[in-house]
Amino acid sequence: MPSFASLTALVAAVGLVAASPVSLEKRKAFTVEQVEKGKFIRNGAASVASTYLKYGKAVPANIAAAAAAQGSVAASPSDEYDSSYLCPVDVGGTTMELDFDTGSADLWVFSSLQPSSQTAGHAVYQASSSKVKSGYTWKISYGDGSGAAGKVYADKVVVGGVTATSQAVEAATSISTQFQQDTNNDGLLGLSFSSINTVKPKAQTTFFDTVKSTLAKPLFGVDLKYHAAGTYDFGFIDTSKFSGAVTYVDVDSSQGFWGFTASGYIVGNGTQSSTSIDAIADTGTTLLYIPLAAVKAYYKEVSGAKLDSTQGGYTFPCSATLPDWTAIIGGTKHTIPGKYINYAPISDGSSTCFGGIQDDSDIGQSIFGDIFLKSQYVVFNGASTPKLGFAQQ
Ligand SMILES: O=C(c1ccc(-c2ccco2)nc1O)N(Cc1ccccn1)C1CC1
Repeated sequence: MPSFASLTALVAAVGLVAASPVSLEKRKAFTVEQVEKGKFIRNGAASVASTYLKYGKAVPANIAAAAAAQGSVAASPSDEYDSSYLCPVDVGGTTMELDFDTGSADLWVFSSLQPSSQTAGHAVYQASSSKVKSGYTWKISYGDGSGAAGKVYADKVVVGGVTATSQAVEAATSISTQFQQDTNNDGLLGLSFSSINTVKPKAQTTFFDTVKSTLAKPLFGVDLKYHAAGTYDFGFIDTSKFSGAVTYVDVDSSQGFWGFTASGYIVGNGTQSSTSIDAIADTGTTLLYIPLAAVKAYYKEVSGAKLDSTQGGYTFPCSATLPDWTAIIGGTKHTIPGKYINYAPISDGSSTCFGGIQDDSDIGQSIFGDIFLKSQYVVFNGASTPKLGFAQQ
């Protein structure tokens, strides 16, 4: 039987309300609620909700709502070709249309720090000195040669009702011409791993990593669509958005990306090619970039297709019939309908179209961008061992 002193110390140690010694003496036993290591409750509402449940009581709606956050936001094509998808985000009280990018880790926005010539037609984040993270800067360059740089603020960011009360908001002071010309896009919201966030002197967390612990489940579901608005679901999987099972595969996050391996592919109704394709799932990349051998095998089945160095990739007559393309992931088939692989005319009004499947040789890795992702419901599971899940839409 522990001594009175040790019991008192134990009570103090676990932070229970210290009963007066007499009452402690009277209480023959008391409960110290234990939670599994690493599963401690991270928010008050969740704690209160668990107590209601513990005593078999219904959890009031307001408490349940606050306990485990979840929410959805629309992802709308930026143009008629699905070049990118934009989502409305409340950044410090201003609604901004952001490109959610699982291939990068910075949340950066057009801002009042830029010359007004660069921000015409855009929503602009009002950078206020009271919110600045003094001495912090950021600078990012993307694979297509675009880039941006600026200063860092801490502000409230709300996505589909899920709130990050103090999110690193990277306000642009300068942006590349590609971003200046894209008048639909007010910035990027990175959803890769925070390890590649570019803020100095101290890397910041992505929106997802900032809110993860408050979410019902540490994941987000991505439902991009062909020539239509889809959604990003935070904290839950919306099973109404896909048919069949979700196939999960391991993630290699060593480069900061959602890396995975496909074990092969099928062109149309042909035979399966069993070859490992190391790729990343990147919502911020428009096209599907795969090894040259697989690209050649695909366009061999498309009449009039050719590698056009002037255009920088494979093109074909816009009237061509395109075969489906199937990736084997986790032993199951995940198919892009052929029509999704016609990206866009090479120029407005042209009858020559640019292929949605292109060569990854200059990139150094395969990239499963929107051309593939829009055929699936994709689960980005950020648990301690991350996973990627794919389900045919
Ligand atoms: O655009 C990027 C990209 C994204 C983030 C970063 C970065 C640097 C530092 C932190 O993040 N660097 C990139 O380059 N792609 C797609 C890509 C790469 C090359 C050619 C075409 N597309 C990254 C996901 C692979």
